[in-house]
Amino acid sequence: MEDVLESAVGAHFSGLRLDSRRLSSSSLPSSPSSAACNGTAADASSAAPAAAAAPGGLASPTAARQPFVIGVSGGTASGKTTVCDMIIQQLHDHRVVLVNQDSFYHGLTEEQSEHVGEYNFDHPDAFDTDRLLECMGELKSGQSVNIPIYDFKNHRRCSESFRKVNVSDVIILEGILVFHDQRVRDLMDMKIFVDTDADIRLARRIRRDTVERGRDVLSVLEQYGRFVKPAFDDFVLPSKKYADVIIPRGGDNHVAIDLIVQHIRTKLGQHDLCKFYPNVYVVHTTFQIRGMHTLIRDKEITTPDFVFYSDRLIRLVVEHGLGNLPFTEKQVVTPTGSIYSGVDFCKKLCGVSIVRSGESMENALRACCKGIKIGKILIHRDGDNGQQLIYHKLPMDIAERHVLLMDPVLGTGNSANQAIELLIRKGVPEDQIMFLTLISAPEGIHCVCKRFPRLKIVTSEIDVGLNEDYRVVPGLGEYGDRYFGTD
Ligand SMILES: Nc1ncnc2c1ncn2[C@@H]1O[C@H](COP(=O)(O)OP(=O)(O)O)[C@@H](O)[C@H]1O
Ligand SMILES: Nc1ccn([C@@H]2O[C@H](COP(=O)(O)O)[C@@H](O)[C@H]2O)c(=O)n1
Ligand SMILES: [Mg+2]
Repeated sequence: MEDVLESAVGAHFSGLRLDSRRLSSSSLPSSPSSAACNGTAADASSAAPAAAAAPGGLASPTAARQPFVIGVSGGTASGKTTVCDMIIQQLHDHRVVLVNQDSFYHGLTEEQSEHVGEYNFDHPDAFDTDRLLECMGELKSGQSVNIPIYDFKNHRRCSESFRKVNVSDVIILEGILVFHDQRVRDLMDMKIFVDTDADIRLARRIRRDTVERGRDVLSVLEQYGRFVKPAFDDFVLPSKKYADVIIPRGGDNHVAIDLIVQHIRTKLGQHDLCKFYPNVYVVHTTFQIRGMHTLIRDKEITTPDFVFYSDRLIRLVVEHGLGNLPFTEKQVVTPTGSIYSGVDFCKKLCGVSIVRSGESMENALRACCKGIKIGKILIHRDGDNGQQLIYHKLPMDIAERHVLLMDPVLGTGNSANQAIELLIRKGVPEDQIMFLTLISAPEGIHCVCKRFPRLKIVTSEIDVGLNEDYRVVPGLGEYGDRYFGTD
């Protein structure tokens, strides 16, 4: 158990990643929600955002969001590799792999090796760009790839060993000519050019090539004047115009690297649905959170462990929800006699759980909000379209409160909509209702948000979609049965 958690939290640097495939937080399926969501069928399908649907329109549990591809170019020894390593270090909450264009150098033939001083390693033809495109295509489509290993000392690819690169959230493709070929540029979501003074680059290149690449100073200078500098002027510099971001001074430019990392984080944290529904909040993911999801989704997990890790995740969802409630400003005097300018919690608050699985979220809410009132709503599910509200017990003054409505799984959205309708009938304003859930199907979010656009949804993960039986996939099965041990 701990191994799984451990493996999910470790840092994932180039070539050191674990072989796990991300199945959640994925692209949107065009949904069966039109059939599943009472009363909103036509609207639901017409407003579905651009979607990656499995054949037949049903969600495929293997459909995953495409990785974010960053291209990093710049002259030799400009600091490309250094900048990439810094970005990877700072993106420690995400799986990142580095692919070097150098890996795709054509190996020299015997004859070419004999006249290595004549060979232009800085010309676009020196690279096997078709192979690079093939590997990047496979990685982007979710397959792991074997990338060649290039030896700068004998100018050949290692024939036996490869570097296995697994599916990732972010792929960084780095090299002097990664912006040269349009097909390669078209793979990139973001292009960075590392711009470092030519004298500094030459000085660094002499040091690096003599220390790491088995060259002598004279050969480095000869190669630089004959091939490296002309190719920089002819191919590398002209490709700078394709860059979205230019980093002067490379790895010394911490401000630029921070900004780039912030941008990547924003892009990664944004599920496509959040762009359509600004009131949907997905808890910022970390490897801890993914590790816990990995555990509770595992069908082999024991009930106590399921409860333990579900509780941890629920607590995060509840805290996130509370963080989105209105607050008032408040000042207090600290024991040092100083003023602390802070905020006061929203006091008019209550929870409502959708029985039975929603009850699993009550403890977390009680632990966060001392003495909070919690109401209950029971909806009888008779097939997916014949739902009946059969019981409710709510605080008398619920209309004056902000309501945290709790159900760990948002599937079709039918139960949620019934419960929300009841709350609105009881006088709760729509914008004072927040739906807290652990995992959501895009169809459910769509169904609820279309009908109640001012309500907020807080979820820990958005899954791929619903299957033919209207169950969330990958999902976690019958939550209530697993949590209360009745499965
Ligand atoms: N900001 C820096 N200050 C000092 N040395 C640096 C800096 N950035 C890179 N280097 C060194 O310069 C050499 C080339 O850097 P590297 O990142 O490998 O460049 P590139 O990948 O663009 O060829 C390496 O030996 C590296 O350690
Ligand atoms: N066998 C080789 C292959 C390449 N080079 C030089 O490497 C440079 C690219 O790598 P950077 O890390 O500096 O971007 C390129 O300028 C080639 O001249 C080589 O010397 N020998
Ligand atoms: Mg490099």
